[in-house]
Amino acid sequence: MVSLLSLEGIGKAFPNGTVALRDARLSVRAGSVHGLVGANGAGKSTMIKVIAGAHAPTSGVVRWKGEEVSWRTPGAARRAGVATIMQHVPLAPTLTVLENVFLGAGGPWRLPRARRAEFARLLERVGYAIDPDAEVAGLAIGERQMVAVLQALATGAELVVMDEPTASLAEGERQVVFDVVRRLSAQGTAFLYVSHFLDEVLSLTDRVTVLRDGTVVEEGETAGYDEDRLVQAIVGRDLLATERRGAAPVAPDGPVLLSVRGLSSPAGVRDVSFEVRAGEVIGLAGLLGSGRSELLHAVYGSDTRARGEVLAGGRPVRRSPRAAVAAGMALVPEDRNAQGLVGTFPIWKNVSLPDLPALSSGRSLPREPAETARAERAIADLGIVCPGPEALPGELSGGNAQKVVFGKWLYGGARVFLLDEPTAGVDVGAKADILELVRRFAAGGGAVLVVSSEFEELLAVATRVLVVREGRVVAERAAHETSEEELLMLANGFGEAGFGAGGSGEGGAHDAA
Ligand SMILES: Nc1ncnc2c1ncn2[C@@H]1O[C@H](COP(=O)(O)OP(=O)(O)OP(=O)(O)O)[C@@H](O)[C@H]1O
Repeated sequence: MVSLLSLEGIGKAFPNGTVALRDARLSVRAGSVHGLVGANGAGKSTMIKVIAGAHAPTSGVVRWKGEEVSWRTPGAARRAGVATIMQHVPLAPTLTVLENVFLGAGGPWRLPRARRAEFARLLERVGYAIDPDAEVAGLAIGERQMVAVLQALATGAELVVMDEPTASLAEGERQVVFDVVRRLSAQGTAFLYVSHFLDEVLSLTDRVTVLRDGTVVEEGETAGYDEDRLVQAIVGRDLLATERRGAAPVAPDGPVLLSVRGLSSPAGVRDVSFEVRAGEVIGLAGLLGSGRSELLHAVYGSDTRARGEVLAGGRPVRRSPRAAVAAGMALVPEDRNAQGLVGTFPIWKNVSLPDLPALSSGRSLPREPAETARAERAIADLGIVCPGPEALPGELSGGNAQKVVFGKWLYGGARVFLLDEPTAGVDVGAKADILELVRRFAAGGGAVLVVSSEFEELLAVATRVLVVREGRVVAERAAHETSEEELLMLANGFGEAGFGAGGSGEGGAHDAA
């Protein structure tokens, strides 16, 4: 059977000497859903960029329907029938859904009436509804993802490449993406599906390719894999289920390190009160738009409009990030691309950025050896794949850049950690490492407040979970006494009264100070 797309002996070396792909192969059949998995830095994005015409391979052959091709631009790949949906969907925010979908499509769709008719046909094909005249800026992330899918289809794509399409989506939105992939593949569109969510890869794909250190280590029918085998292929060793999930820790009775009293903000936080003790990890469970990230920013003081009290170690903290840092708090934001790293600084400088005073002796300039040592520790602890502390963020894979941001805060003097989606975009091995570091940080006397869309992860790392809905804490559970299902129900607004009254044994919905 001729493959729709095949890569043979593909190599890719970057100017800095990094070899991202060596002798890599891939074969995607027409109408199939093909999974591509691998650890952070394994070469997935590089492979996608070669397919999309964004990177020229250093060696090897790309074939499209059996013919050798050399797409030198993304436009060339698109015209041939390959549409690539990258993680940070580059839609035009000020244009409408309709305008975005036909952006660059040309042909008969230049005429408004033909466009609307075609748009209706596309919606029917994917089984989805969206207002064509809505401005893209006002859409939720999941809806934008769908606009990108429609855009791909409007170009007549026979192969749609999706790079972590569900990374920032809530459960319901994920289902929409899965449904569309299933439906379109049944109609003959092929997909190359890249994800760190192995359950998605297992349930959605027909075949799977595993990349490790730039080489394909396995390729086969997905049906022949289970999660353990896939994890082993990805990380190259057995990663025990307990390592991945951890044992649910028990609530400690250390001193209160963080108190939040009556916190509200126009950003969507409403009268929230709770306390975090030394040794505790508190999970904030909520759906996208529930106000969970806004709550972290209100606690940290980066949302200056917030009202209410935040106390660190019993002392009130002024409402500013600077005051929060001085009080021993650190926030690792979700949007690490925008807020995380300085592109022109090497890793070592980025890692020590928040904490320069501690690393400098007296008034002299920061001492480089101490900084380099810290970066080397971060690289080792977090398994950051890079040439060394001198590497620039732009030379790292997405997941490894995330780990650098995490490392930035981990080795400072913070006692209270506010983490927003700490493992988004990182691979299974690194996820286990990061969760273990969070547990260790708490065991060492720190306090942690963590937001994650993956409730399983919250249960693995948290002592208690607060369920956030419409800006309020609507329920509280001891982690070992609840389940993903219950948290999902509570986050969706079901059973608040029924569960809240006596389910956890800790009583009531709030842990008011
Ligand atoms: N522009 C670049 N210059 C130098 N090295 C690069 C560049 N882009 C990527 N690399 C390196 O190539 C290797 C593969 O990176 P790639 O982004 O393909 O990994 P990935 O599998 O997509 O990882 P992730 O899961 O973290 O997104 C990494 O070692 C990375 O540091």
